[in-house]
Amino acid sequence: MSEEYGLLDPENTESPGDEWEEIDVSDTEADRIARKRDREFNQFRERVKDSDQFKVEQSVFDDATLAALYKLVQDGYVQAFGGPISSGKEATVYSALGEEVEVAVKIYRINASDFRDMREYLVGDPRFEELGGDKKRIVLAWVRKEYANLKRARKAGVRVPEPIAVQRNVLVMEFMGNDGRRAPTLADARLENPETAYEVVREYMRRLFDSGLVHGDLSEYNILVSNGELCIIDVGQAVTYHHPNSGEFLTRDCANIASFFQREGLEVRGDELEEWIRENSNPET
Ligand SMILES: Nc1ncnc2c1ncn2[C@@H]1O[C@H](COP(=O)(O)OP(=O)(O)OP(=O)(O)O)[C@@H](O)[C@H]1O
Repeated sequence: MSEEYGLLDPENTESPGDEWEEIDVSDTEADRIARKRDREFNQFRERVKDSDQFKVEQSVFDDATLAALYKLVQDGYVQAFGGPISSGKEATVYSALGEEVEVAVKIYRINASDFRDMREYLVGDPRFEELGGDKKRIVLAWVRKEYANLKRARKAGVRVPEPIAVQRNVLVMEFMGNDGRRAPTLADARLENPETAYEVVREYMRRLFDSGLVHGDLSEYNILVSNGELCIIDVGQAVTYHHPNSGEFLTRDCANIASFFQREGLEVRGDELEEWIRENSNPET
Protein backbone atom coordinates (compact mmCIF):
# COMPACT_ATOMS: atom_id res chain seq x y z
CA MET A 1 0.00 0.00 0.00
CA SER A 2 2.67 2.49 1.03
CA GLU A 3 4.69 1.57 -2.07
CA GLU A 4 1.69 1.88 -4.34
CA TYR A 5 1.00 5.42 -3.16
CA GLY A 6 4.65 6.34 -2.85
CA LEU A 7 4.29 6.99 0.89
CA LEU A 8 7.34 6.90 3.14
CA ASP A 9 8.09 3.59 4.76
CA PRO A 10 7.47 4.15 8.52
CA GLU A 11 9.88 1.31 9.32
CA ASN A 12 12.71 3.18 7.69
CA THR A 13 14.13 5.28 10.53
CA GLU A 14 17.13 6.55 8.61
CA SER A 15 17.43 10.29 8.96
CA PRO A 16 16.79 12.03 5.64
CA GLY A 17 19.42 14.64 6.50
CA ASP A 18 19.26 18.06 8.07
CA GLU A 19 18.21 19.93 4.96
CA TRP A 20 14.89 17.99 4.85
CA GLU A 21 13.94 18.38 8.47
CA GLU A 22 11.53 21.31 8.03
CA ILE A 23 9.44 19.55 5.37
CA ASP A 24 6.47 17.37 6.33
CA VAL A 25 6.81 14.91 3.48
CA SER A 26 3.76 12.74 4.29
CA ASP A 27 1.51 15.80 4.30
CA THR A 28 2.75 16.82 0.88
CA GLU A 29 2.12 13.33 -0.40
CA ALA A 30 -1.40 13.32 1.05
CA ASP A 31 -2.05 16.67 -0.62
CA ARG A 32 -0.82 15.30 -3.92
CA ILE A 33 -3.17 12.30 -3.65
CA ALA A 34 -6.07 14.57 -2.70
CA ARG A 35 -5.36 16.86 -5.65
CA LYS A 36 -5.21 13.90 -8.01
CA ARG A 37 -8.51 12.60 -6.65
CA ASP A 38 -10.14 16.02 -7.08
CA ARG A 39 -8.83 16.25 -10.62
CA GLU A 40 -10.16 12.80 -11.49
CA PHE A 41 -13.51 13.58 -9.88
CA ASN A 42 -13.77 16.83 -11.87
CA GLN A 43 -13.01 14.97 -15.07
CA PHE A 44 -15.68 12.40 -14.15
CA ARG A 45 -18.18 15.20 -13.45
CA GLU A 46 -17.48 16.85 -16.81
CA ARG A 47 -17.80 13.54 -18.62
CA VAL A 48 -21.16 12.82 -16.98
CA LYS A 49 -22.45 16.34 -17.58
CA ASP A 50 -21.44 16.24 -21.25
CA SER A 51 -22.76 12.79 -21.99
CA ASP A 52 -25.97 12.50 -24.00
CA GLN A 53 -27.70 9.98 -21.78
CA PHE A 54 -27.67 12.33 -18.78
CA LYS A 55 -28.63 15.54 -20.59
CA VAL A 56 -32.32 15.32 -19.74
CA GLU A 57 -31.65 14.61 -16.12
CA GLN A 58 -29.21 17.28 -15.06
CA SER A 59 -31.34 18.09 -12.03
CA VAL A 60 -30.60 14.67 -10.52
CA PHE A 61 -26.91 15.22 -10.53
CA ASP A 62 -25.97 17.55 -7.78
CA ASP A 63 -22.36 17.23 -6.68
CA ALA A 64 -23.17 14.79 -3.88
CA THR A 65 -24.94 12.47 -6.36
CA LEU A 66 -21.99 12.72 -8.72
CA ALA A 67 -19.68 11.84 -5.85
CA ALA A 68 -21.84 8.79 -5.08
CA LEU A 69 -21.71 7.68 -8.73
CA TYR A 70 -17.97 8.27 -8.78
CA LYS A 71 -17.51 6.09 -5.68
CA LEU A 72 -19.54 3.30 -7.32
CA VAL A 73 -17.31 3.58 -10.40
CA GLN A 74 -14.16 3.56 -8.26
CA ASP A 75 -15.38 0.50 -6.36
CA GLY A 76 -16.01 -1.29 -9.66
CA TYR A 77 -19.80 -1.67 -9.31
CA VAL A 78 -20.33 0.48 -12.40
CA GLN A 79 -17.99 0.48 -15.40
CA ALA A 80 -20.00 2.51 -17.92
CA PHE A 81 -23.42 4.08 -18.08
CA GLY A 82 -26.04 3.20 -20.64
CA GLY A 83 -29.19 5.20 -21.24
CA PRO A 84 -32.18 5.93 -19.00
CA ILE A 85 -34.70 3.09 -18.69
CA SER A 86 -37.38 5.04 -16.91
CA SER A 87 -37.94 8.33 -15.20
CA GLY A 88 -40.52 8.13 -12.40
CA LYS A 89 -41.64 10.59 -9.79
CA GLU A 90 -38.96 9.68 -7.28
CA ALA A 91 -36.11 8.30 -9.28
CA THR A 92 -34.58 7.70 -12.68
CA VAL A 93 -33.42 4.21 -13.55
CA TYR A 94 -30.44 3.76 -15.89
CA SER A 95 -28.90 0.71 -17.43
CA ALA A 96 -25.17 0.39 -16.90
CA LEU A 97 -22.34 -2.05 -17.26
CA GLY A 98 -21.34 -3.49 -13.90
CA GLU A 99 -18.79 -6.14 -13.11
CA GLU A 100 -19.10 -7.79 -16.52
CA VAL A 101 -22.89 -7.86 -16.37
CA GLU A 102 -25.53 -5.30 -17.08
CA VAL A 103 -26.94 -3.60 -13.97
CA ALA A 104 -29.78 -1.20 -13.23
CA VAL A 105 -28.81 2.02 -11.45
CA LYS A 106 -31.67 3.76 -9.67
CA ILE A 107 -30.87 7.37 -8.81
CA TYR A 108 -33.26 9.03 -6.39
CA ARG A 109 -33.93 12.74 -6.67
CA ILE A 110 -33.28 14.42 -3.38
CA ASN A 111 -35.12 17.57 -4.46
CA ALA A 112 -38.06 16.39 -6.50
CA SER A 113 -39.06 13.50 -4.22
CA ASP A 114 -42.40 13.74 -2.54
CA PHE A 115 -40.86 13.27 0.86
CA ARG A 116 -44.10 13.63 2.83
CA ASP A 117 -45.31 10.46 1.19
CA MET A 118 -42.03 8.77 1.96
CA ARG A 119 -42.28 9.68 5.62
CA GLU A 120 -45.66 7.95 5.90
CA TYR A 121 -44.09 4.69 4.80
CA LEU A 122 -41.17 5.04 7.19
CA VAL A 123 -43.28 5.77 10.28
CA GLY A 124 -43.53 2.82 12.62
CA ASP A 125 -40.76 0.90 10.89
CA PRO A 126 -38.45 -0.07 13.75
CA ARG A 127 -35.51 -0.07 11.30
CA PHE A 128 -35.88 3.64 10.57
CA GLU A 129 -36.81 5.34 13.81
CA GLU A 130 -35.69 8.85 14.76
CA LEU A 131 -35.41 10.26 11.27
CA GLY A 132 -37.07 13.56 12.02
CA GLY A 133 -38.30 15.78 9.21
CA ASP A 134 -35.10 16.34 7.28
CA LYS A 135 -35.88 15.71 3.62
CA LYS A 136 -32.41 14.60 2.61
CA ARG A 137 -32.16 12.13 5.49
CA ILE A 138 -35.58 10.72 4.59
CA VAL A 139 -34.60 10.10 0.96
CA LEU A 140 -31.29 8.54 1.97
CA ALA A 141 -33.08 6.29 4.48
CA TRP A 142 -35.52 5.37 1.74
CA VAL A 143 -32.76 4.17 -0.56
CA ARG A 144 -31.23 2.09 2.24
CA LYS A 145 -34.70 0.74 2.95
CA GLU A 146 -35.14 -0.35 -0.67
CA TYR A 147 -31.76 -2.11 -0.53
CA ALA A 148 -32.64 -3.80 2.80
CA ASN A 149 -36.09 -4.80 1.54
CA LEU A 150 -34.60 -6.35 -1.61
CA LYS A 151 -32.27 -8.42 0.56
CA ARG A 152 -35.04 -9.48 2.87
CA ALA A 153 -37.36 -10.40 0.00
CA ARG A 154 -34.65 -12.50 -1.65
CA LYS A 155 -33.94 -14.27 1.61
CA ALA A 156 -37.65 -15.09 1.82
CA GLY A 157 -37.50 -16.67 -1.65
CA VAL A 158 -39.21 -13.86 -3.56
CA ARG A 159 -37.82 -13.09 -7.02
CA VAL A 160 -36.69 -9.47 -6.88
CA PRO A 161 -33.61 -7.90 -8.53
CA GLU A 162 -30.48 -8.80 -6.61
CA PRO A 163 -29.27 -5.73 -4.70
CA ILE A 164 -25.62 -5.04 -5.53
CA ALA A 165 -24.61 -1.78 -3.88
CA VAL A 166 -26.04 1.32 -2.31
CA GLN A 167 -24.30 4.66 -2.12
CA ARG A 168 -26.10 7.70 -0.78
CA ASN A 169 -29.12 8.21 -3.14
CA VAL A 170 -28.01 5.61 -5.70
CA LEU A 171 -28.97 1.94 -5.74
CA VAL A 172 -27.27 -0.58 -8.02
CA MET A 173 -29.13 -3.81 -8.66
CA GLU A 174 -29.45 -6.70 -11.06
CA PHE A 175 -30.79 -5.64 -14.45
CA MET A 176 -33.97 -7.47 -15.34
CA GLY A 177 -34.19 -7.79 -19.06
CA ASN A 178 -33.81 -9.82 -22.17
CA ASP A 179 -30.74 -9.15 -24.34
CA GLY A 180 -30.16 -5.67 -23.01
CA ARG A 181 -33.79 -4.68 -23.35
CA ARG A 182 -35.62 -4.06 -20.13
CA ALA A 183 -38.19 -6.65 -19.20
CA PRO A 184 -41.83 -5.67 -19.79
CA THR A 185 -44.16 -5.18 -16.86
CA LEU A 186 -46.96 -7.64 -16.25
CA ALA A 187 -49.27 -4.96 -17.65
CA ASP A 188 -47.40 -4.96 -20.99
CA ALA A 189 -46.49 -8.62 -21.30
CA ARG A 190 -48.69 -11.15 -23.05
CA LEU A 191 -49.44 -13.85 -20.52
CA GLU A 192 -49.67 -17.35 -21.91
CA ASN A 193 -50.82 -18.86 -18.68
CA PRO A 194 -52.49 -16.38 -16.32
CA GLU A 195 -53.42 -19.12 -13.79
CA THR A 196 -49.79 -20.01 -13.19
CA ALA A 197 -48.77 -16.35 -13.11
CA TYR A 198 -51.43 -15.68 -10.47
CA GLU A 199 -50.24 -18.58 -8.35
CA VAL A 200 -46.64 -17.33 -8.52
CA VAL A 201 -47.61 -13.78 -7.54
CA ARG A 202 -49.81 -15.09 -4.74
CA GLU A 203 -46.98 -17.25 -3.40
CA TYR A 204 -44.54 -14.30 -3.57
CA MET A 205 -47.00 -12.14 -1.65
CA ARG A 206 -47.33 -14.88 0.96
CA ARG A 207 -43.58 -15.29 1.32
CA LEU A 208 -43.13 -11.54 1.62
CA PHE A 209 -45.82 -11.33 4.29
CA ASP A 210 -44.42 -14.35 6.09
CA SER A 211 -41.05 -12.57 6.28
CA GLY A 212 -42.83 -9.59 7.85
CA LEU A 213 -43.08 -7.32 4.79
CA VAL A 214 -45.97 -5.85 2.83
CA HIS A 215 -45.09 -4.39 -0.59
CA GLY A 216 -47.49 -1.45 -0.31
CA ASP A 217 -47.57 -0.53 -4.02
CA LEU A 218 -48.01 -3.88 -5.70
CA SER A 219 -49.77 -3.98 -9.04
CA GLU A 220 -49.15 -5.23 -12.59
CA TYR A 221 -46.86 -2.19 -13.05
CA ASN A 222 -44.39 -3.29 -10.39
CA ILE A 223 -44.00 -6.86 -11.58
CA LEU A 224 -41.64 -7.52 -14.48
CA VAL A 225 -41.65 -10.54 -16.77
CA SER A 226 -37.99 -11.35 -17.33
CA ASN A 227 -36.99 -14.42 -19.33
CA GLY A 228 -40.23 -16.13 -18.41
CA GLU A 229 -39.85 -15.32 -14.71
CA LEU A 230 -41.99 -12.93 -12.68
CA CYS A 231 -39.96 -10.43 -10.71
CA ILE A 232 -41.29 -7.94 -8.16
CA ILE A 233 -39.71 -4.47 -8.20
CA ASP A 234 -39.96 -1.11 -6.45
CA VAL A 235 -39.85 -2.42 -2.90
CA GLY A 236 -38.68 0.93 -1.48
CA GLN A 237 -42.02 1.62 0.13
CA ALA A 238 -42.54 -1.91 1.46
CA VAL A 239 -43.31 -1.72 5.17
CA THR A 240 -42.86 -4.14 7.99
CA TYR A 241 -45.75 -5.92 9.62
CA HIS A 242 -45.48 -3.44 12.54
CA HIS A 243 -46.38 -0.43 10.39
CA PRO A 244 -49.75 1.02 11.51
CA ASN A 245 -51.08 0.82 7.93
CA SER A 246 -49.61 -2.54 6.92
CA GLY A 247 -53.07 -4.20 6.99
CA GLU A 248 -54.54 -1.51 4.76
CA PHE A 249 -51.58 -1.78 2.35
CA LEU A 250 -51.99 -5.56 2.14
CA THR A 251 -55.70 -5.18 1.36
CA ARG A 252 -54.89 -2.68 -1.39
CA ASP A 253 -52.12 -4.86 -2.89
CA CYS A 254 -54.49 -7.84 -2.95
CA ALA A 255 -57.26 -5.78 -4.59
CA ASN A 256 -54.85 -4.55 -7.32
CA ILE A 257 -53.54 -8.02 -8.07
CA ALA A 258 -56.99 -9.62 -8.08
CA SER A 259 -58.37 -6.96 -10.37
CA PHE A 260 -55.51 -7.43 -12.87
CA PHE A 261 -56.05 -11.19 -12.99
CA GLN A 262 -59.83 -10.76 -13.24
CA ARG A 263 -59.18 -8.82 -16.44
CA GLU A 264 -57.07 -11.79 -17.54
CA GLY A 265 -60.19 -13.94 -17.16
CA LEU A 266 -59.61 -15.49 -13.72
CA GLU A 267 -62.28 -15.70 -11.06
CA VAL A 268 -60.30 -14.32 -8.18
CA ARG A 269 -61.08 -11.80 -5.46
CA GLY A 270 -58.96 -9.46 -3.41
CA ASP A 271 -60.51 -10.43 -0.09
CA GLU A 272 -60.01 -14.14 -0.79
CA LEU A 273 -56.41 -13.53 -1.79
CA GLU A 274 -55.77 -11.63 1.46
CA GLU A 275 -57.44 -14.33 3.51
CA TRP A 276 -55.31 -17.00 1.85
CA ILE A 277 -52.11 -15.02 2.50
CA ARG A 278 -52.97 -14.43 6.15
CA GLU A 279 -54.01 -18.04 6.74
CA ASN A 280 -50.84 -19.42 5.22
CA SER A 281 -48.23 -17.26 6.86
CA ASN A 282 -47.00 -16.27 10.26
CA PRO A 283 -45.31 -12.85 10.08
CA GLU A 284 -44.84 -12.53 13.84
CA THR A 285 -42.23 -15.24 14.14
N1 LIG B 1 -33.79 -3.91 -11.86
C1 LIG B 1 -34.41 -3.44 -12.95
N2 LIG B 1 -34.14 -3.97 -14.16
C2 LIG B 1 -34.74 -3.50 -15.28
N3 LIG B 1 -35.64 -2.50 -15.28
C3 LIG B 1 -35.94 -1.93 -14.11
C4 LIG B 1 -35.35 -2.36 -12.89
N4 LIG B 1 -35.84 -1.61 -11.88
C5 LIG B 1 -36.70 -0.75 -12.44
N5 LIG B 1 -36.77 -0.93 -13.78
C6 LIG B 1 -37.59 -0.18 -14.75
O1 LIG B 1 -37.76 1.14 -14.28
C7 LIG B 1 -39.13 1.41 -14.04
C8 LIG B 1 -39.27 2.25 -12.78
O2 LIG B 1 -38.75 1.53 -11.69
P1 LIG B 1 -39.29 1.73 -10.23
O3 LIG B 1 -40.77 1.45 -10.20
O4 LIG B 1 -38.43 0.96 -9.31
O5 LIG B 1 -39.00 3.30 -10.03
P2 LIG B 1 -39.94 4.47 -9.51
O6 LIG B 1 -39.21 5.73 -9.68
O7 LIG B 1 -40.43 4.14 -8.15
O8 LIG B 1 -41.10 4.43 -10.55
P3 LIG B 1 -42.56 4.98 -10.40
O9 LIG B 1 -42.46 6.39 -9.96
O10 LIG B 1 -43.09 4.83 -11.81
O11 LIG B 1 -43.23 4.08 -9.39
C9 LIG B 1 -39.81 0.06 -13.98
O12 LIG B 1 -41.15 0.09 -14.41
C10 LIG B 1 -38.96 -0.79 -14.89
O13 LIG B 1 -39.39 -0.63 -16.22
